[in-house]
Amino acid sequence: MPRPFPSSGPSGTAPAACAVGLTKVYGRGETRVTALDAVSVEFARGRFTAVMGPSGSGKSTLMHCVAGLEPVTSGSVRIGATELAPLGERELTRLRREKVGFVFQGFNLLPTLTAAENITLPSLLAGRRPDAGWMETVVATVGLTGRLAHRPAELSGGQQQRVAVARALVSRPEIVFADEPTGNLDSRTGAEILGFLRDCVRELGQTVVMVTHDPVAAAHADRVVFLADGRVVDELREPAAETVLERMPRPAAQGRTR
Ligand SMILES: Nc1ncnc2c1ncn2[C@@H]1O[C@H](COP(=O)(O)OP(=O)(O)OP(=O)(O)O)[C@@H](O)[C@H]1O
Repeated sequence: MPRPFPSSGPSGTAPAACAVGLTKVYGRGETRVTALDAVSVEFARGRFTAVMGPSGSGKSTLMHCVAGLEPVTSGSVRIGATELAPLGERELTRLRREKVGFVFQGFNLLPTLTAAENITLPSLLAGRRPDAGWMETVVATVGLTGRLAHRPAELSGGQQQRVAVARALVSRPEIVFADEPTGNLDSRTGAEILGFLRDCVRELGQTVVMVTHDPVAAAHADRVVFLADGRVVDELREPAAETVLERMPRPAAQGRTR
């Protein structure tokens, strides 16, 4: 049985996910890399958080560890009230299916399925039929009404990413992780997708954590967490793109193989 953490506040205010003293080391000896070095971070419920930092600073590793996709070396991670460390592979898979949504740079849609089928597939695999009313709300929020019978090849990149966003949201996950969701889109379409993600947070109360290199993308978030060298080094609330750019940690001169 997953062991619940004590709540960090009154009911409903516990973060959607958090890491405490999270360390992730890859390799050993000469090739040992400390990708995350005792990171403690909370992702507040119903908020849009961007994670930024130079290439190699640990952004993807943080996302993968908090989403339960990668085992951690030390420290703890929880999603909602569930601590991940004691969970076996099966329990982790179930937790991810039930509590986590993912949006990737490359959309990751199944080409032979329609938009509607792509959106509902993860829920059906988890043995649940998505609530029809909720599906309608999500589809309307991301502006896909009228496109549900199309296959990915019949949709633009932006529309495909909207399908991916709807797929991530339809199971009402505790948290949605978006890894460079606008990386493959032109800036106008990217801005649209970021607007939809923001609407999902504002209007549907969804929690979203987005990894990005782009200060303009990060400015759509409520908060930006900056990583450098595997550590959280700064954060900004209500960010503007110029401030994000100013505060961005500079790339380290050297790697941190140790
Ligand atoms: N599977 C792995 N095996 C070994 N080292 C890894 C692995 N994954 C990541 N690393 C190393 O961990 C460090 C952090 O990588 P990570 O991909 O988390 O950074 P990032 O901030 O997401 O980078 P980018 O912006 O370039 O995607 C880097 O030094 C990287 O080389």
